[in-house]
Amino acid sequence: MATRTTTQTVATIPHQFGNVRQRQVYTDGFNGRRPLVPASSKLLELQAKERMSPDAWGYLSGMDETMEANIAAFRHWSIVPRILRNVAQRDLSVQLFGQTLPVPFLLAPIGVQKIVHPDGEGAVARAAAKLGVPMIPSTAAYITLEDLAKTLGDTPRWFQLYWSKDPDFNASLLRRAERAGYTAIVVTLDTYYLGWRVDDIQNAYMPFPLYDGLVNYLTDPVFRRSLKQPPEKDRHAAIQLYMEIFGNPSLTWADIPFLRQHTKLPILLKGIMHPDDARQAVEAGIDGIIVSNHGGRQVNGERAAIDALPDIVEAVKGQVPLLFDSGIRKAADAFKAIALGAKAVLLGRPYLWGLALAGEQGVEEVLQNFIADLDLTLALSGHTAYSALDVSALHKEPV
Ligand SMILES: Cc1cc2nc3c(=O)[nH]c(=O)nc-3n(C[C@H](O)[C@H](O)[C@H](O)COP(=O)(O)O)c2cc1C
Ligand SMILES: CC(C)CC(=O)C(=O)O
Repeated sequence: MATRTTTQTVATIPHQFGNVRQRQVYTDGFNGRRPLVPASSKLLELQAKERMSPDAWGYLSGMDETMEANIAAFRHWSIVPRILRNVAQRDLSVQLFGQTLPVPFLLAPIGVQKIVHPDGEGAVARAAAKLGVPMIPSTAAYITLEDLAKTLGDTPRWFQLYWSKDPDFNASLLRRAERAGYTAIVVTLDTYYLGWRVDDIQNAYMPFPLYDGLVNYLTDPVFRRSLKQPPEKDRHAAIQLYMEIFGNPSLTWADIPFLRQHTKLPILLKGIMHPDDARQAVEAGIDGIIVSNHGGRQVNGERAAIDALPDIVEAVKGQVPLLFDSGIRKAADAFKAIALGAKAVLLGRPYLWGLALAGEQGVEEVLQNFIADLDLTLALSGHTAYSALDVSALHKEPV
């Protein structure tokens, strides 16, 4: 079997990637066909909305105010290009936890992906593997973390943990992730409960008790032992148990050592928005922080995530790597987050829109477009490496 490393696909040609992509579009019309998905994120979103069921679309939505703030706040910063700096060779890679990621982004954990396309996470993992783009599968996936690991092959993968009320089950998930070759654990801490999601309430829609969306739970030996009957015999009881243990609102900083006791992998906390929490995470020995407001899905009126980033950069003082998500729609957004101090960003809804429109190929095209845009944005701003960007590449606009 041919071996494919992440570098063969993307990182060996980063200095050409954008131009290769553009040439394909302008001259070959993508090898004789038009793009499957729009390159414009606005159009992509609109077309995906038309394709999805109203229930799925409602579920993908979040709190209007926070979602809008996430997008609008990128305008608080603008890129100031430099000239005559020899940008002919460029490097999109970043180093994180001793690993080289070929591109400065990962696929954000997004649960229940089959609600937008029957191939769900499988299609996303295949597209990610084809391009070597790192993926963070969610605990709430339709495909087991082990099967997704197989699909991802040698593509970097981190596992997102929903920290449940059952410590033995949490420990079991961490063990399984280590065994399946995940190289970091992302612990999401802004979702003890689902937020007040008015579209879901209006649609009377709740996707995640869907039985097969609980596969990481249903296949887990600890979870199964807690049931009187196997889930195959009593689905209802399995769903009930899942609902009971899913979120753990009693967690405090005193619980953090539990994670360390149960995994040797780097641990990142996702959902940090306050500099004091960031400081506390560093004190608690956490390895990384993901600044995120969950894509504006949890608290309406919440601060825009990109506005929170500089305060957290200041608080953390480079002691641990910061990552960022919530509102990344195009390369310029990623560029700004990285220039402000994030090592890398997480791409969220846009890849799901690609999935909704054209399955695996739709995701692949969204990712290719994003990479090409990243490369060109870097070059045309007068820089050669995302890893070397700093805030001097930006201008703060008066608000
Ligand atoms: C439909 C949907 C499901 C999500 N599921 C998860 C999840 O299972 N775990 C998690 O940590 N975050 C989850 N998120 C949040 C994403 O990881 C990420 O923080 C968010 O999508 C970023 O915002 P953006 O998509 O607007 O850029 C989900 C987001 C969406 C839109
Ligand atoms: C399965 C859900 C808990 C996924 C999630 O994080 C979300 O809907 O925001």
